[in-house]
Amino acid sequence: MPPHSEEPLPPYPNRVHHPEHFDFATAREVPDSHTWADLHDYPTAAPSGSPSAPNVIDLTHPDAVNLIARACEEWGAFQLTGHGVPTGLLDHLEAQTRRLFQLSVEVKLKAARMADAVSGYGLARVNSFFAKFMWSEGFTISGSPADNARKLWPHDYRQFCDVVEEYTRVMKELAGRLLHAMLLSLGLKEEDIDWAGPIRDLRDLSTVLHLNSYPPCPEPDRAIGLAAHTDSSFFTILYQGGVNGLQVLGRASDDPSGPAQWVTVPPVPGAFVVNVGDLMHILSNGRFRSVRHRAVVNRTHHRVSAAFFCGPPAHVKVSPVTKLAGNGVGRGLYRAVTWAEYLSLKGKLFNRALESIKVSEEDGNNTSVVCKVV
Ligand SMILES: C=C1C[C@]23C[C@@]1(O)CC[C@H]2[C@@]12CCC[C@@](C)(C(=O)O1)[C@H]2[C@@H]3C(=O)O
Ligand SMILES: O=C(O)CCC(=O)C(=O)O
Ligand SMILES: [Fe+2]
Repeated sequence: MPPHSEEPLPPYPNRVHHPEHFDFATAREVPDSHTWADLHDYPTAAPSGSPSAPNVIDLTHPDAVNLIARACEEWGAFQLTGHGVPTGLLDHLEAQTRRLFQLSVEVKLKAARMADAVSGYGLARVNSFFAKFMWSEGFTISGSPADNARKLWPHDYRQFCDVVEEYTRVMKELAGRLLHAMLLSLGLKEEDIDWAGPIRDLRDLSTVLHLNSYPPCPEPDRAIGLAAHTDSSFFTILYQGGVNGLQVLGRASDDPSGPAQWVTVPPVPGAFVVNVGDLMHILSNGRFRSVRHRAVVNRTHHRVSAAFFCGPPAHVKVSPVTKLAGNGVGRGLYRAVTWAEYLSLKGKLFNRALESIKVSEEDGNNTSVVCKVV
């Protein structure tokens, strides 16, 4: 199946929207339906305190490959500059994202994500695993944005589509470069990278764009924008605009066996945050960690973000790279999966999905050069 066709990936179970009567704009307090009791599972590091946040890495830096390796091992995340994506395009995407979420709920629900679909408006899929609602809304775009955009703006959907299409084109290019850099940073050589053909096929990554909206919240300590999770992708390239909210679970660099803490990733103008996802965790045999992260809300600012999920082409199975399995661990720790298979598991098991594909020592050789075509 071509990587860009509509809905190549399976959906999670869907809870499409908040209770009918709930309206973020008029809420003066956080209702019980949105109150989270367990937000302090780990301490939250003071923004200026230890541990410091994931590094900012310039992709054009001569040592970028090594810097990426260290960041993916230590944090499973880094901030990226020198990526070449024009600031104007980021501004346009942010403006279109705000325009979308400012529509009334009635209009947005015209493009509601259907139970069997990936694309459309609704709650973050992870919501189906929790009893409480998150303080956010989302809009997912897999393939062409036109059908859903037409439902939102019947006479003026082109401006949204033009921006999203240009953003997707530019980000796919960047995703290919990033994947190449990550494979090199894992110590693989060009000739090890047998990616269903020559390395230029890396541009065929499957991608999904997911827009998040976190309205201002009257009691930010009682609500969560997006609950703690790891992404399923190889990696996610997140644009978080200028408003604080993203936190990653990390440990101080000078005390790697110390306690885990929620660490704020402060917005850096023009930078992306790159999060290692579960499929890269599998590919690297656990050397690059898929990072647990969450989004918190604030009292005054409407925060939006755009997460660009990058995974393998639909027909490719990801398994630990032989060369890396031999290195330290001694064997491949995970069985091979396609992105679609993995998303189905995540939709059933959520945070236990990665654990569920762990193989025991007796299970034999489950490694491949990089990825297998099935
Ligand atoms: C490709 C995808 C990754 C994602 C599920 C999805 O089909 C589209 C939305 C993605 C997202 C965004 C918010 C967090 C997340 C866990 C979720 O609930 O929906 C991720 C999913 C993921 O990475 O598994
Ligand atoms: O908005 C954010 O900072 C995080 C978004 C995110 O984690 C996601 O969309 O998967
Ligand atoms: Fe995420």
